[in-house]
This record gives sequence, structure tokens and C-alpha cells, in this order.
Amino acid sequence: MRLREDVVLPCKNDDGGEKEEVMEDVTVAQNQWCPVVNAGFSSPKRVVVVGYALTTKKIKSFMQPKLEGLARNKGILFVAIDHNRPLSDQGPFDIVLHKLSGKEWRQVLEDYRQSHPEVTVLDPPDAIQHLRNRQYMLQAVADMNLSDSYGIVGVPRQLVIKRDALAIPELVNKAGLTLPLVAKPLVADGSAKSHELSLAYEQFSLQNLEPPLVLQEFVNHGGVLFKVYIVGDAIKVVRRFSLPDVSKWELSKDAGIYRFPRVSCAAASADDADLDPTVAELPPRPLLEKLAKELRWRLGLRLFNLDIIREYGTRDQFYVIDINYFPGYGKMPEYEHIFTDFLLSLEQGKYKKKSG
Ligand SMILES: O=P(O)(O)O[C@H]1[C@H](O)[C@@H](OP(=O)(O)O)[C@H](OP(=O)(O)O)[C@@H](OP(=O)(O)O)[C@H]1O
Ligand SMILES: Nc1ncnc2c1ncn2[C@@H]1O[C@H](COP(=O)(O)OP(=O)(O)O)[C@@H](O)[C@H]1O
Ligand SMILES: [Mg+2]
Ligand SMILES: [Mg+2]
Repeated sequence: MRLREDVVLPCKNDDGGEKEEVMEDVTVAQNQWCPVVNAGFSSPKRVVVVGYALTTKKIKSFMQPKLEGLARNKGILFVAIDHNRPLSDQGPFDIVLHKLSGKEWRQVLEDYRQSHPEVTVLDPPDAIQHLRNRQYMLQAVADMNLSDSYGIVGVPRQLVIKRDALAIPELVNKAGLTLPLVAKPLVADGSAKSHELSLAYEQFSLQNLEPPLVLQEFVNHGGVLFKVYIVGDAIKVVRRFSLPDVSKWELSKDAGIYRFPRVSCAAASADDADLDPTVAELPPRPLLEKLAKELRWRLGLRLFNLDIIREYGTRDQFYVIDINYFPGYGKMPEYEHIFTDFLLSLEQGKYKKKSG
């Protein structure tokens, strides 16, 4: 199945040039080369040096003392990348972690990847870029057509609206989309604006929306969603509260557009809540394993998460509604163990390749 679209949206400005994004605020730290002593061993252990280029917000949520402490014990050293100096002059790094926007920065990384094939850059900038547009974000899931004895995984039907708000009611009608619809900003770049979503109950009020956006069919799911975190081969699932179901009665009564805030943020954990077991039951592990494996390959990414919902009243009909690159791992249980094991496995993989 192909995702619906009324227009193909190139990432262009009105003047036709590719939109130059502003480099987000980053913490600039001095390169912290320091010897790591491996207590109890006579020969020094090789240190895995991980450079990171992340926003201040991400550093705060990800670089927690419990991660850095465990990493140090396992022989991993995290080093902040300084944007004001050439990347090649820093390090040497074994691994580079990054989540920053900007065309220039992408080019810096791409050049570095070419000139330093021995360094694992997580992940390729182009592959990440793909997730920053909600028109393409879910395409890989749609293409997979995953359906087996454990369940069916699809994506809600959606329509891309590039600019003309007045044409939306007609386009929705033509596309045969069923109300209510979730309106999502087309660009998903982690900014506050990109998380400003609304729910539209009625066709004519759709013209009050502000394109560019994606209109997605709202799927009742019992008010709970599953966040599936992927770190290489590892998968971790948590429950979060989500938007409540919309009844037919509400749909007939409500008109207009309702903006809603960040409903499924970390504070909305539903792991300890007393929930209807049919709603709370996690998606089957084998289904998630298959989905994650296939998506790692199709997206060319190793660090991402999926927001998945189960259609209310079904046992096995799932929808992926969102994919985020380098999500809030700091809120994933045991993330420090999972992440450090992953980083070490990357280095072991390189060593095996060399000696094999
Ligand atoms: O898009 P959704 O599904 O909402 O997921 C978001 C993104 O992953 C955010 O990362 P980014 O801002 O890099 O896109 C993350 O923020 P941090 O990792 O920075 O904390 C949020 O954590 P919470 O706001 O804690 O939920 C997480 O909910
Ligand atoms: N198609 C949908 N059906 C039902 N609820 C949805 C749908 N799309 C989004 N939501 C709700 O809106 C929230 C935010 O949407 P999402 O696509 O995850 O955007 P964001 O990138 O801002 O997290 C989700 O966590 C979920 O609660
Ligand atoms: Mg989300
Ligand atoms: Mg998102």
C-alpha cells in the first residue's frame, strides 16, 4: 500500500532553494581526553571513545551520570564534539552519536564518514533525514505489509496537504478519509512546533488548519500506546497514556479543531496503571522482533523508537503512528545497560571483521 498524498513535497523554500535549517543550540565542551585506568589489570584496556553531538535538551536527558558511570566501568568514554573545530581534529573516535539539524552539519558528518570509514557514525544523516518528514516517515511500515499469526501491523490512512487550506475538505472527501483526523505538522524535527497536533472532528472546519501537514485517520486504541525503543538488536517496550477514544456520539456532537498538547510524554507513563488487560497487553514479542528487524534494515537506522497502538476491540490489529530518531532513551528502563552493551557490541563487531 502506498501512503496517500495530494502532492509530493520537496523540502524547498518558497524561493525554490533547499530550506536551510538553523543549527540547534548545542553544548560545546572541550575534548576530554583522559586515560582510563583499568583497575586490577596490568595491561591497560582499550578505551572505546564515543563522540557525541546532541542538543542541550538531549544531553540533559541522555547523558545521565548513571550512563557515564557505567560506561566508564565498561571502558567507554563519552566526549562532547566541539562544533567550532573540524571533526577530523577531534577524537580519534570509535563511534559518533549525533542528533542535530542543519544542512551544513549533515555535510560535515557525511564528509567525515567518507574520510573515516573506521568510525561508526550513528546513524547515516540521510537515513535520519527521512524520518523528519511525516509524509515519508511511515512508508517503510506500509511497504512491509507485516501480517503473521501474531498480528497485523499497518499505518493509518493519511493525506499530505502542502499548502491550500481551503481545499482540505474537498481533498479529504475525495480521498475517502474517515473523521476524526489527526493533523500533524509535516516536519518532525523535534521542535515544539512539530509536536503541535490537533484533532479535527468535522469536515468543514478542516480549512482552519495550517498546512503543510499530514492528516491521519484517528484510530481508537483504548487511550494507551506502546513506545517501542530500538537500540541495535535490543528492544524495550513501555506503555504511555494517549488520547482517549472518540465515540460516534462525540463525533456527531463535536465540531471544530482541538489542539492537544504532548499527550504521551514521559510523565504519561501507564506502566503501573490499573488498565483493562485487553488494552494494556503488550504487542506480541515475536511481532515486534520482526518489525524492528525489518525496519532497521529498511530505514538503515539502529537508534529509533516507534509509537504503536492496538485498534480498540481487536487483539492483533496494530498501527505504527510515529517513528522518532534517537528518542528519549533516558526514560527507557535499563537504558544505561542496553546502550553500553550496544556500543561495545559495535566495537567487537569491528574487531571480528578485522581478524576474520
Ligand atoms: O515524538 P515523541 O513520540 O513525542 O517522542 C519524543 C522524542 O523522542 C523527544 O526527543 P526529541 O526532542 O529529540 O525529538 C524526547 O525528548 P528528549 O529525549 O529530548 O527528552 C521525548 O521525550 P519526553 O518529552 O520525555 O516524552 C519523546 O517523547
Ligand atoms: N492516528 C492516530 N490515531 C490515534 N491517536 C493518534 C494518532 N496519531 C497520533 N495520535 C496521538 O497523538 C500523539 C502524538 O502523535 P505523534 O504522531 O506520536 O506525534 P509526535 O511526533 O509529536 O509524538 C500520539 O502519541 C497519540 O497519543
Ligand atoms: Mg510520538
Ligand atoms: Mg515523534
